[in-house]
Amino acid sequence: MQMLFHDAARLAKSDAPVLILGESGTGKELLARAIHTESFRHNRDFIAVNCASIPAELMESEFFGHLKGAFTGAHESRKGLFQMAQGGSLFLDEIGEMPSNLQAKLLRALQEKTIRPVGSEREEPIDVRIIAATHRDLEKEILENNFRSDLFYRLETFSLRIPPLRERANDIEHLVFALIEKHTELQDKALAQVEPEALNALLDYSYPGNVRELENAIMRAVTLSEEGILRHRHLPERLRAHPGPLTPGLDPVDGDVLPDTQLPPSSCTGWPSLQEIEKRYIYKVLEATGGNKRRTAEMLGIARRTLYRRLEED
Ligand SMILES: Nc1ncnc2c1ncn2[C@@H]1O[C@H](COP(=O)(O)OP(=O)(O)OP(=O)(O)O)[C@@H](O)[C@H]1O
Repeated sequence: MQMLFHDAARLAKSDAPVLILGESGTGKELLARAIHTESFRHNRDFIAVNCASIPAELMESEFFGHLKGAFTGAHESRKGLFQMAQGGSLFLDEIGEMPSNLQAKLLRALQEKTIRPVGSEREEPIDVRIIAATHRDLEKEILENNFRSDLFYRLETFSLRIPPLRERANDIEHLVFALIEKHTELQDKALAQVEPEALNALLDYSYPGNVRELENAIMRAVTLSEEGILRHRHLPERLRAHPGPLTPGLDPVDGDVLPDTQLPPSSCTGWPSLQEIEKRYIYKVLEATGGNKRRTAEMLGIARRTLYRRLEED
């Protein structure tokens, strides 16, 4: 992700078209907005459009505008998205859904920097940066004749791929805390603690819906939270089915370190190992700090990296 941000920051300063690839909910639109904000066009408009949401027969006029009387029902001349984004950036989400004839017109607009509104004889100059995105494998779409290779090669020179959340497990924790902060602020709630089981369930889940799914889960949990505590039961059911690295019976709330019949015996004596006791203690402190790992590490007198390692050990 750091490499991705590094490349994105450099691309933002150029004016080349950008193609953002990634599964749904990975943050493609967020990245597109960030590229626009970092570009010299930041004072002009960022217009976002989902190509999948425009009926094929209306697309040309939506993109390039039309003149009065260009077709039945065109009672007035109308600007298209390109004219609206003039001087700024046009974000074409789900570009893989664009019909082939429009792909050809888009390529032409990119190359010639002109467009022709429907019903017009005249080319109009445009100054718009295109940022396109798709969750589709465009190379596969080319083989199936659904996507034009010439447009693909024009766009993919500067492409950025956002990995799915399940491939960047380390990001989940940062996102969890950032999104909790965002939604407690939005909902004007004070949250003092995150139950360790809740945190573990949040960290353990695979998020097929990526950051969008994580954000929705957190928004819901913050809404349901009471007395400043975000509990495991506030999470959606599919996340609760993933209890995380805490095994049932290894109860971090229980400070008792004597043998626990519920605990799977770690050795033939039935006594928990020192490692297990240490882990219980870590979870207790983690709970006391409301899941804050920086403070937990400080309280335990260990480096944050050591804490992460201990938590990963199972
Ligand atoms: N790194 C991040 N930090 C905080 N929030 C994020 C991050 N990435 C994505 N999000 C949030 O996740 C949600 C989905 O992001 P976004 O709409 O950018 O995804 P997308 O890849 O464009 O999705 P789709 O392909 O379905 O249009 C948004 O609410 C966004 O704010």
